[in-house]
Amino acid sequence: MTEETGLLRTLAEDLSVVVARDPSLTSRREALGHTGLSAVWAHRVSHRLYGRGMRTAARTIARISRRRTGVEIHPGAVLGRRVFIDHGSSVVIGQTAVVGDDVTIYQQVTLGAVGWWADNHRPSGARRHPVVGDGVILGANATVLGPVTIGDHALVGAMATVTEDLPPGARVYAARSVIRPAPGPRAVPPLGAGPVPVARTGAAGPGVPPVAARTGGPVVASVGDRPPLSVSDAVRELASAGSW
Ligand SMILES: CC(C)(COP(=O)(O)OP(=O)(O)OC[C@H]1O[C@@H](n2cnc3c(N)ncnc32)[C@H](O)[C@@H]1OP(=O)(O)O)[C@@H](O)C(=O)NCCC(=O)NCCS
Ligand SMILES: CC(=O)OC[C@H](N)C(=O)O
Repeated sequence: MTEETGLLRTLAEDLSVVVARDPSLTSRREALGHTGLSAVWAHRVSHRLYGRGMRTAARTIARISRRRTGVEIHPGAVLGRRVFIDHGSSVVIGQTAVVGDDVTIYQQVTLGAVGWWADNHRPSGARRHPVVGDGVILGANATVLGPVTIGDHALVGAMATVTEDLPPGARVYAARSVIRPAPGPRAVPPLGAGPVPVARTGAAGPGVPPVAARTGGPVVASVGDRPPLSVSDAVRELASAGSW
C-alpha cells in the first residue's frame, strides 16, 4: 500500500477509477453520481477527521454517507488508493480493517470481526478486522471475518466466506447453485389477463381443511377454509379494514 497522498489528488483518482472500472459509465460527469464513489469520498474525509481526533465529526459524516449510499465504513478503517466500490449497498467495513490499493469491492461485502464474544478477549487495541492486500477483488456478498490477511491480487468470489489468511493470488469460490432441467413449460399469460389461478389441493396446515380453487374466475389468495378472493374483493376488504 502506498503512502498517504494529498486529499484532492486521491479524490481525483477515485473518480478516474470509477470511470475506468464501471463499464456502465461513459464520462467523469456521469461518474459523479456513482454510489460507491460518494461512499469512498465521504470516507476519505471522515478518516482524516478521525485521525485528527475529531471522532464525532468523523462519525457524523460516516453516518450521513451510510444513509445516502448504504455503505458503512468505520472512520477508523484504512482505505488505500483507487479503491473501487461498485453499487455499494450493504457494504460494511470495520474499524480496524485495512484495504490496499486498487481493491475492488462489490455490493454486500463485509470486512468484519468474528464477534464480540471472541473479540472482547483480545488485548486492547488488537486488530479485529481483515487486512486486504493490493489488487484484491471481493465479489458480491463476499464475507471476510477476523484479523486475517488476504494476499495481494487474491479473489474472493461472490458469496464466499473467508475466516483464514489467503496467500497472494488465491481464488476462493462459494458453492454454486444447483441447476436442474425445467420440470415442464411455464405458461406466460398476456398482460392484462389477471392473476394466474392458484389451485389449492392440499390442507394449509394441521386441522385446516383443503381449499378447492374457484373455477369461475381468477384467484389470488385463500386462507384456511375461507373462499379464495379475487383482486377487487381483496382490495375492497383491505380498504374497509383500514389496512390499505
Ligand atoms: C466467524 C465465525 C464463522 C467463527 O465460527 P466459530 O464457531 O465461532 O469458530 P470456528 O472458527 O472455530 O469455527 C468452527 C467450525 O466451523 C467451521 N466454519 C466456520 N465458518 C464456516 C462457514 N462459513 N462454512 C462452513 N464451516 C464454517 C470452521 O472451519 C470450524 O470447523 P472445524 O471445527 O471443523 O475446524 C462465527 O463466529 C461467525 O459467523 N461470527 C459472526 C461474524 C459476523 O457476522 N461478523 C460481522 C461483523 S460486521
Ligand atoms: C463491522 C464489524 O466488525 O462490526 C462488529 C463490531 N461492531 C466491531 O467493530 O467489532
